Amino acid sequence: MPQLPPPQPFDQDDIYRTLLESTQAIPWKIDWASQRYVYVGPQIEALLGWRTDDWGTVQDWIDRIHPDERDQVVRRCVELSQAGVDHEADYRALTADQRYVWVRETVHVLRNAQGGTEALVGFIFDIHERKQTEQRLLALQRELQALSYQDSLTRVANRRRFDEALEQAWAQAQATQTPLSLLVLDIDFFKQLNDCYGHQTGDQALVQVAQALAQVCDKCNDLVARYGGEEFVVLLPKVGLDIARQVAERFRRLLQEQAIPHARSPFGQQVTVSIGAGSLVPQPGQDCAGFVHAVDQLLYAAKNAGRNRVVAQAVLL
Ligand SMILES: Nc1nc2c(ncn2[C@@H]2O[C@H](COP(=O)(O)OP(=O)(O)OP(=O)(O)O)[C@@H](O)[C@H]2O)c(=O)[nH]1
Repeated sequence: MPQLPPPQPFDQDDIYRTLLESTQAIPWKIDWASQRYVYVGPQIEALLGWRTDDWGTVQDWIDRIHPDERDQVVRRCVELSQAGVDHEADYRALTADQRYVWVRETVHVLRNAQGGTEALVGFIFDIHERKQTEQRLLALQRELQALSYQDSLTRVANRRRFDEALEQAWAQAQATQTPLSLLVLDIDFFKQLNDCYGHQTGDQALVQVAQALAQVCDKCNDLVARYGGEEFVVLLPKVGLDIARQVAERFRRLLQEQAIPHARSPFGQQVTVSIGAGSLVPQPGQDCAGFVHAVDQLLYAAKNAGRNRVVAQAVLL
């Protein structure tokens, strides 16, 4: 039977070093008193391009953190290290060829016999792909949220966005006892416009009306929304009846200037709107659904009075 070779004496340090330097995580050690790197795993070169001897002092680490997160990361790491608390930090690290790569550092604090911080040891992980995926997902999420609040045809806010904005504005106006105004408007004889020119031209007219409305209501607090079909609403927080009426009339004039063709309209063969404009200071116990209903009634009053006009009134609930 062949003899097995006698077991070789092994150096434990060698084993640990081999293990440490063959992992994806990049180990390092900093002496706290001198603030110098006493060890950096050679894998650092593959990740960041810097050689191990490019890591002299803690300042090298600081200088290679992206300026956007540098102060915050350094302050937090120093505080926690001083307090002897293990921690981790994500940041973009500068590469030798001047790019930035997302990394995660996990830091373990080694203490001396007196309990003071003696050294820091830790690992650097490459989290670049994961971070980029996270950021893409976040951007996508924001985009989806914006889309879920937008009317897909006219690009103004949709009914859902309006309902939320109304709730907020209502609560604010109720709490501060400030006025709130609402315009509800509807294109006149829109059915005939569709019948005469076709649905696509009808759609185009809706887009033009929405754009004109957005142009008139350009204050940051105003909200233009498509309420449904050919009906739009404009929410005007902190606006009283006089201003609401002026906004409505300004919009009617702008639409007149734009002269969107409507051969079957008796009003100069162009698109016109009827507008209900209501205003109130919400009182305790009143609710916003009643307000919308009341302003909708003003719109119908404008329709019944002959169309192409504004009916503005203080709303009593
Ligand atoms: N092109 C187009 N038409 C729409 C859209 N939504 C609703 N409509 C049309 O809008 C028309 C609304 O007609 P009505 O409610 O009778 O109102 P109107 O013809 O404007 O009459 P008045 O409001 O009384 O002046 C209907 O023919 C709907 O088909 C849309 O997104 N695109």
